[in-house]
Amino acid sequence: MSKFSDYNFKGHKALIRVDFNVPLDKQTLAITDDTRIRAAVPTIKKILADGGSVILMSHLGRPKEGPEDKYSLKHLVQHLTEVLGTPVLFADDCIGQQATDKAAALKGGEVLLLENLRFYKQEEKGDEAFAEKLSKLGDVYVNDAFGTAHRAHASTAVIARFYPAENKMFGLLMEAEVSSAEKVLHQSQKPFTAIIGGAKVSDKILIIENLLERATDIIIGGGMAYTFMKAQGGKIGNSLCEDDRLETANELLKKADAKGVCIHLPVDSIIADKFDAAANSSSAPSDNIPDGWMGLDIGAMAIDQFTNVIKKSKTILWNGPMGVFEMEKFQHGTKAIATAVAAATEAGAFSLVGGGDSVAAVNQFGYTDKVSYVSTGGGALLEYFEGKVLPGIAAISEK
Ligand SMILES: Nc1ncnc2c1ncn2[C@@H]1O[C@H](COP(=O)(O)OP(=O)(O)O)[C@@H](O)[C@H]1O
Ligand SMILES: O=C(OP(=O)(O)O)[C@H](O)COP(=O)(O)O
Repeated sequence: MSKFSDYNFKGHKALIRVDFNVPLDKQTLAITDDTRIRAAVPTIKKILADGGSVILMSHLGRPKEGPEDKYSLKHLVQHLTEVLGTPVLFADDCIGQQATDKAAALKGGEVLLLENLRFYKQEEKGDEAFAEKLSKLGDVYVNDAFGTAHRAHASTAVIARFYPAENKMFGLLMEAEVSSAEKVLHQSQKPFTAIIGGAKVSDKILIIENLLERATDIIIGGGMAYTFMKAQGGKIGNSLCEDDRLETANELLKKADAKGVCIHLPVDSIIADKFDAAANSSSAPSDNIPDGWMGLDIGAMAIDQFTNVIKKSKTILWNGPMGVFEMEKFQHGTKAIATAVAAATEAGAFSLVGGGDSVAAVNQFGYTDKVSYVSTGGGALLEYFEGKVLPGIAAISEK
């Protein structure tokens, strides 16, 4: 592999895998947090400044089958144009004739954004033929998608096979993220508290097990909490739950107990009668939520409970909001936890917050400068902490 900053891109077409999986407003499809876009700008600008051209490829959301307007990357074009200060061309397919022609016609200093890679099921399957088609679009491959580096997909891992060692490399964001994660991995002081929330329950519940090796306390909030509540015999109404992970949750609680790691589940929740900003809301014990209601935020007692743990921590790793912070009624828990993390940081703790939505929340509440490090990776960061070489990293660095 080559080193990005030493490479002269003049005359080259760089195909960059970025993670532009940014949160969008469900109604207007406007970008609600552009951290991941801004984070990729230094890499793009260096290539353009050298006189190279840039082809950007990313996924957005988790489309189920084929193209869906709400997951189209065309919604990012205008904002990306503004952020880069240069026009961004768009190909409404990531492979095929139009993408090929537009990529071929690019001149030095020009930028092309491809349509969502996940409109093809071959992307997530890591299909070789699909990866090869993508690889034909650029003569240099740059992986700058730290947030997706834990996925062994066609554009993040398999594609690297189609480039000689000297023409594949990590971008500046990937380099910076890895070096920050390394710092935490080797310098984490105890007590080490991991705060896990959000909605990607089946993905992240498996990662929690590995955190048992490192953390002294694990706080579980957000949509993640209810699978644990149900596993312990609690009533969770219509709350988010992965029924095929109930056993995993129970085993995890047992393993934590055996290792002396404290798992903190929210004692109470703010509940709603529907998943809607205008829903009726109330509070209830998290293990006794009435039928027809769902837990959409942690409650007041849980905030106190979690704040006390955070206060005594020296290292804090946070991924996943404590509630549906996009809706005003259910943002209080996430805001309170952000406040607690900021206070612990001010008192000397090292805090690392990662993940598309977690970073959006921290930005929204004005705490970005009050935590030690903000990462564009959520699941990727957690898997990095497992000590694994992430597929997106291995594909470039290993021969
Ligand atoms: N109790 C809950 N029920 C349903 N969704 C939730 C709940 N708590 C948080 N969420 C949702 O989780 C999403 C973020 O989850 P996730 O993608 O795992 O985080 P990140 O992007 O930070 O890694 C947010 O959109 C938020 O609304
Ligand atoms: O948003 C992402 O991860 P995150 O929710 O852990 O921050 C990445 O873009 C990966 O997306 P994926 O979890 O659909 O593969």
